[in-house]
Amino acid sequence: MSAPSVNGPQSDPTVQPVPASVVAQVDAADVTLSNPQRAVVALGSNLGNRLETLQGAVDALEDTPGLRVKAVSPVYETEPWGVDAGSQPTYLNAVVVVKTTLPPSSLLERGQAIEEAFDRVRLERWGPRTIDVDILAYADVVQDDPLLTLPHPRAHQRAFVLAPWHDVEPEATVPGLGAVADLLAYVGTDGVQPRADLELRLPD
Ligand SMILES: Nc1ncnc2c1ncn2[C@@H]1O[C@H](COP(=O)(O)OP(=O)(O)OP(=O)(O)O)[C@@H](O)[C@H]1O
Ligand SMILES: Nc1nc2c(c(=O)[nH]1)N=C(CO)CN2
Repeated sequence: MSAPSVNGPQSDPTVQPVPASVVAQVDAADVTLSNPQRAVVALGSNLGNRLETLQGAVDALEDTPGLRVKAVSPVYETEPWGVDAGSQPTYLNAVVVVKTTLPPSSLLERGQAIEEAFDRVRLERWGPRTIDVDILAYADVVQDDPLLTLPHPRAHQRAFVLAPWHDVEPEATVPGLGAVADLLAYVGTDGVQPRADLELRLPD
């Protein structure tokens, strides 16, 4: 039997103190794990079989451990935003509400993995794409990190996300910016048409 440690485990010279920032991160992750958070995810596609790709992205989100898809919006056909009129095919856009135990950074990584799985290529800013997965909001988090800005820095200017978001959550607010309904009324719905003939399925 080994002799009991005189100074206790703290004195083991091979054990490094854990920085306070790491303790804070682990604590935050623990809180998230036992307390799923609501997040709102925007999907867009203007290349290939757009509807099939959007459905694939919804299914891939639902297949993510620690994530449940709670609501899927109607589908909209939308004029490309931020580029010259007629320079790209029109988009199909939709919004998905999820509950997740993933922290924001992991949700972003999952979205990017889904983009890669659907062969998204990045050639130019706001270029055409098979799929775009953007995080519009995560709980009430407001953060300025360029790797993940929350809420999405351009969500409040884009009818193609505000219209479907408003459909699934009429009372929603964009954290720090106001009601989705008010923002949508302000930007208007030019170039954003509901496609009642198309439907995304909420996974079983
Ligand atoms: N809320 C967010 N959702 C998704 N990506 C974000 C967010 N905030 C910052 N980013 C960062 O933006 C980078 C570029 O994203 P992406 O290529 O999807 O831009 P985009 O869709 O072309 O344009 P936009 O950001 O205007 O929608 C990503 O690598 C990601 O790190
Ligand atoms: N209509 C529409 N326009 C866009 C979209 C989009 O999803 N729909 N996504 C962009 C970059 O995220 C840039 N422009």
